[in-house]
Amino acid sequence: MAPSLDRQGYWGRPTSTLDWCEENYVVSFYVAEFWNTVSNLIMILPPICGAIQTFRDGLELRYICSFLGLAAVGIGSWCFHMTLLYEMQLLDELPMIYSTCVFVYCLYECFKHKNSINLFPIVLLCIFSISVTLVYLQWKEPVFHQVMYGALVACLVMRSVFIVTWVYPWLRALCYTSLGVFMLGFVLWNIDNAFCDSLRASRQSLPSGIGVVTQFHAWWHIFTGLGSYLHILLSLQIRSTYLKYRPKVKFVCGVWPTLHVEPQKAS
Ligand SMILES: CCCCCCCC/C=C\CCCCCCCC(=O)N[C@@H](CO)[C@H](O)/C=C/CCCCCCCCCCCCC
Ligand SMILES: [Ca+2]
Ligand SMILES: [Zn+2]
Repeated sequence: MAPSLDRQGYWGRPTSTLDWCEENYVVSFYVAEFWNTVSNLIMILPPICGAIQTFRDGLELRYICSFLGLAAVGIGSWCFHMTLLYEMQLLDELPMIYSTCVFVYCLYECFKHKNSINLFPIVLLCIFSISVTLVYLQWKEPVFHQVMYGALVACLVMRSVFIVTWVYPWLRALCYTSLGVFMLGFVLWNIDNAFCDSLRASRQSLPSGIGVVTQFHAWWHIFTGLGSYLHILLSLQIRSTYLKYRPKVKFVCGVWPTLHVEPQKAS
């Protein structure tokens, strides 16, 4: 995975345990992996708007935290790919675990009454997050992080599929779109890792405008960012349907999905 003949740039020699396939410091002296950096915007801007909308609608704090958690992953990932510094890598990878724990809590507690807080899953998820953090700080093995993250995603997939199969079948399209988009990102992430040498060679021969399309780690950000955003919308829709808020999906500019409910009065 680690590329060999890379240029040096503003942030010095990479100290991260991972260095992705995109050639370092090619587009800018100040940004190590330019396309891997800017592709994080999809994980930053729409979730911030989602958090504002959720706040305005008076919906539960856990959904505002979900959107902000996704934005935090995007900001951490921006800092990591811009610098390739180990501390920034942690700022990318650890929030992936924390925000997915928030998603898990939302989805497993979606059929409880309004504003109820269940301490047992919160304590369990905190113990999980703290344990993963402590182990990963000691044992700097990226595969450990990937397996822990994958296990959390698997919990989300199983729970979503259960809900749309047995409780709200009309939400199947949203569930499988979110899952499909996320998995497409995962396929591209694997291609980027497995075929890095060929991708790099192909970029030498392709015009730069086309070569950028082969930056599959950047595509992974775009697809998992969109898949995760859709997953939060699904979770919000399940919750607000259960609470009888009559949620509606609206498309901003006819393309970008957002969820609206009648603003709820504080109670
Ligand atoms: C029903 C759909 C489920 C959607 C799940 C949503 C969970 C989203 C949570 C957080 C958003 C994270 C978005 C990805 C950010 C990526 C940032 C990044 O690139 N980080 C790397 C460093 O740059 C980091 O090292 C990458 C780690 C990749 C881990 C890959 C593990 C893949 C796990 C997929 C497992 C699928 C399991 C399916 C089982 C049925
Ligand atoms: Ca690189
Ligand atoms: Zn990344």
